Amino acid sequence: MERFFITGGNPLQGSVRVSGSKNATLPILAACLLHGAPDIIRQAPALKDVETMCDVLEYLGARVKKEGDSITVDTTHIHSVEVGEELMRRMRASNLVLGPLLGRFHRVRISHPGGCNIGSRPMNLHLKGLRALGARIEEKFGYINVVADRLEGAKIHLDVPSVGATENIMMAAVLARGTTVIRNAAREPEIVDLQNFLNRMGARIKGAGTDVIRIEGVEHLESVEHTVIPDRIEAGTHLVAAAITGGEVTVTNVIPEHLEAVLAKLKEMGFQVEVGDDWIHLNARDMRPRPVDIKTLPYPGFPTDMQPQMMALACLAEGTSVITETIFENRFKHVSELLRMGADIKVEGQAAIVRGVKKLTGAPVMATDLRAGAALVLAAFAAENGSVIEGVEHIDRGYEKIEQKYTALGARIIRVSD
Ligand SMILES: CC(=O)N[C@H]1[C@@H](OP(=O)(O)OP(=O)(O)OC[C@H]2O[C@@H](n3ccc(=O)[nH]c3=O)[C@H](O)[C@@H]2O)O[C@H](CO)[C@@H](O)[C@@H]1O
Ligand SMILES: C=C(OP(=O)(O)O)C(=O)O
Repeated sequence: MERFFITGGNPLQGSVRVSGSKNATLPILAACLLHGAPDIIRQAPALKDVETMCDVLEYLGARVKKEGDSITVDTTHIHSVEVGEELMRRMRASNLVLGPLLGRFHRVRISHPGGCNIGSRPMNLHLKGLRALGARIEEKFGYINVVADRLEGAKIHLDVPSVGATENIMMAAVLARGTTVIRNAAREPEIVDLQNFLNRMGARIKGAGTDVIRIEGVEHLESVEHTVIPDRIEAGTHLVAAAITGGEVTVTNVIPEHLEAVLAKLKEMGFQVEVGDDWIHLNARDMRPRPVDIKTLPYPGFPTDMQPQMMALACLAEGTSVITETIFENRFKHVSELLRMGADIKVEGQAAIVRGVKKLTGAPVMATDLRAGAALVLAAFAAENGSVIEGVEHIDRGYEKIEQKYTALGARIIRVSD
């Protein structure tokens, strides 16, 4: 078991480079299954989740080779279309093999991913979309079996703009006959990156980034090389790290447009934010943040994946903030841990009422999920005294070289293994 020992109190300063996006890399790796040929994915982050997706691909028969931050995936010899419970439990996003395996082999069987620490996370919209394309689906003994004699383009309306459902349907529709139209599609930048990857392969997709995506089926896909977009959530987390410690940090390798909702809130809190073509600078010296109200929403709204980090920051604001979580019903698990560090937070249904305190104090705390863990790391950087954070394996799912990056900015963080 691993823990972080963090001694707070240092304002972070300097420059930090953001890695490739986890949530763009995962569907793109899965999309390699659509054809039997090698693809090269560049700027892939070295993360636990990316390793897990590579394990899934290898389990199915793909050959995966990592060199630096490039991953070559050769899907010529796929010998299984089934992903079992162990790989599914390790990472929910393993469900992204549904669309591509169905598209290429017309059948796929996965263990039901079930819920996770942040919510129940059903699969109904993924399955509704695949059914509309002509698949027959049976859910039995904890498995989802999907088969199709052939896939035909269809018009699909998503009840809510699910990222994963949009991606699975896009991938399944690429090789279907005719045209598929997804309405109320998710608009996240990672979906645009997936569209760009698939189109480079020879797919014919338009509209990603809007709520209507149109996919014209094709018969053949080519090998490609693709560089994934930078991770907007990692970038946002570093900006909050600067903000919460009263520091001054430049975050590089970012697409600032992807962070508009986050930057708007940081500016509302009074931080000086300067934006360049591919960098963002935040100055938090000699100030106490103003409180802020935040409501998580699908993109371009405020991202749920930044909610815990912003809550940690709001704990130190001069006044009361209201943070409303509308995407996942159980994404307030960091609250009890922040309370242990001296925060003043009350949860009422979907809302957390955060009364700002002057200081946080270090404590032993538990990361229950990825972004809850990130929030605790940030709170520990700002706190007086030392903190011990358990559950580091959750944090490793989404932050590459986290202790190296923060040590370089002046944080005192060490990883200790039992
Ligand atoms: C690997 C990846 O990209 N993960 C991201 C993706 O997760 P993921 O793709 O799982 O999230 P979704 O966009 O699907 O979930 C959004 C909402 O839709 C609901 N829903 C989803 C599918 C479905 O079939 N039925 C249904 O009701 C979910 O319960 C949730 O309330 O988007 C989330 C929302 O931005 C992010 O927090 C995750 O980091
Ligand atoms: C919720 C997240 O990821 P996943 O969908 O993989 O659980 C996240 O990245 O914050």
